[in-house]
Amino acid sequence: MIDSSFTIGITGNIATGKSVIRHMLANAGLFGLDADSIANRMLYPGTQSYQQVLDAFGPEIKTEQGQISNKKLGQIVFNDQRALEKLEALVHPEVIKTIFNRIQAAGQPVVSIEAIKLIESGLSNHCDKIWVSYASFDHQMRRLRSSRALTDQEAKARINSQPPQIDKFAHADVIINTETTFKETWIRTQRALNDTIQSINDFAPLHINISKDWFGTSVNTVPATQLERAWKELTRQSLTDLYECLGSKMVLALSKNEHIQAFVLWESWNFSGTLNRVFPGEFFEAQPALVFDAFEKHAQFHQVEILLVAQKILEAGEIRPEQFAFDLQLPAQITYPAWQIAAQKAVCNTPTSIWQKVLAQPFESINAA
Ligand SMILES: CC(C)(COP(=O)(O)OP(=O)(O)OC[C@H]1O[C@@H](n2cnc3c(N)ncnc32)[C@H](O)[C@@H]1O)[C@@H](O)C(=O)NCCC(=O)NCCS
Ligand SMILES: Nc1ncnc2c1ncn2[C@@H]1O[C@H](COP(=O)(O)OP(=O)(O)OP(=O)(O)O)[C@@H](O)[C@H]1O
Repeated sequence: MIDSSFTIGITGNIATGKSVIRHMLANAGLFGLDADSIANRMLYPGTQSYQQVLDAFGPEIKTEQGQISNKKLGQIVFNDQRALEKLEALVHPEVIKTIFNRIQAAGQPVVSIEAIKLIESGLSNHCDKIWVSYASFDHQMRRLRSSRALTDQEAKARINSQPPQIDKFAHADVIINTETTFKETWIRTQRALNDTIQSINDFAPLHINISKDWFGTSVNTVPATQLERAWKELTRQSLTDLYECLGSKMVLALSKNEHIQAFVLWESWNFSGTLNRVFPGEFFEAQPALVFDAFEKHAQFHQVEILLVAQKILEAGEIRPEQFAFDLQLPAQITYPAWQIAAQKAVCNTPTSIWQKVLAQPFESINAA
């Protein structure tokens, strides 16, 4: 237990599917944290670890703007086990403290934490269940080559720098093989979740009241056949897309009269929320207030600090986010690094303005102050 939350710890080696499983649990209504994102925030100027890491690794890991360069630091620590251990010793205590604080703030009966070093950092001692993702070396290599654009040599070095996957199995309550389809990974994740929550009395599916008639729910609250039918009708996309989305995006079903009428898809990254698609497009045109409200409430549940909407998402151009308290800004003007990176990704790194709405100040900098 962390605070009074039943905690599922997700771990596994690189590219074995941890993040996909965390997203799938989030789409089943669970609040979840990614230790990697939190660790990254610990390196931003102003935090306690920032100065300690600079003292330990020297000013040559700084960028011209005075930030710690992940790339430079990564080149050092991923090629030197002792250096990685030194970095972890500085960062992990702060990461664990933040995870505890965030879980306490969320106040949810069941939560998940994804961490590559769940066991080694001691976090697993606070988890009620440990889930381990698995994919073979060949799958890891293929995934790193395609989605991370690493060379064979780089991918091999990353994989081989981690302990064998079998070491993690010894700690696992659940092992999820992710080598087949996204649908199969979804089914395995839901099955393991159902087994896990059977004993938890106060677990209730996510239900967001938006207005008198409308509510948002997590997609696992409707039977699979009904969900698949609604997806095909409303999105005109394939079922493969549905299950891939469930592993990479937040998918909120908007319902009225017990029927799904729309899907709001957004990307959750490092406590930012970027609106991705609304299906059907005409629904967004007709009911922008409802969509923005649902997006904000769902994002708040996940402790999102900034909402982002790129102009290209606004379909026919009739939707005016300023009416819903969004401001237009250039990504470069956003000063908090994680928010700026998310905004840059949302506009595909073009120097275009983006709509933003700040919901909360970064938790880590508040705690560091
Ligand atoms: C070295 C850093 C700065 C590199 O940052 P960068 O943004 O380039 O990479 P990112 O954090 O996204 O990690 C890339 C991949 O490396 C692997 N990785 C990250 N941290 C570790 C680690 N401590 N041990 C082994 N592998 C790791 C993961 O598979 C991850 O997907 C960063 O990874 C870091 O600070 N790591 C140490 C903190 C840590 O232990 N994080 C994990 C928390 S459980
Ligand atoms: N059936 C599947 N289930 C899960 N992932 C799959 C599946 N098929 C393909 N993949 C791909 O495998 C990759 C798994 O990546 P993911 O980011 O979840 O791994 P990870 O363990 O979190 O890696 P890292 O340690 O680098 O953060 C993704 O690129 C995903 O698209």
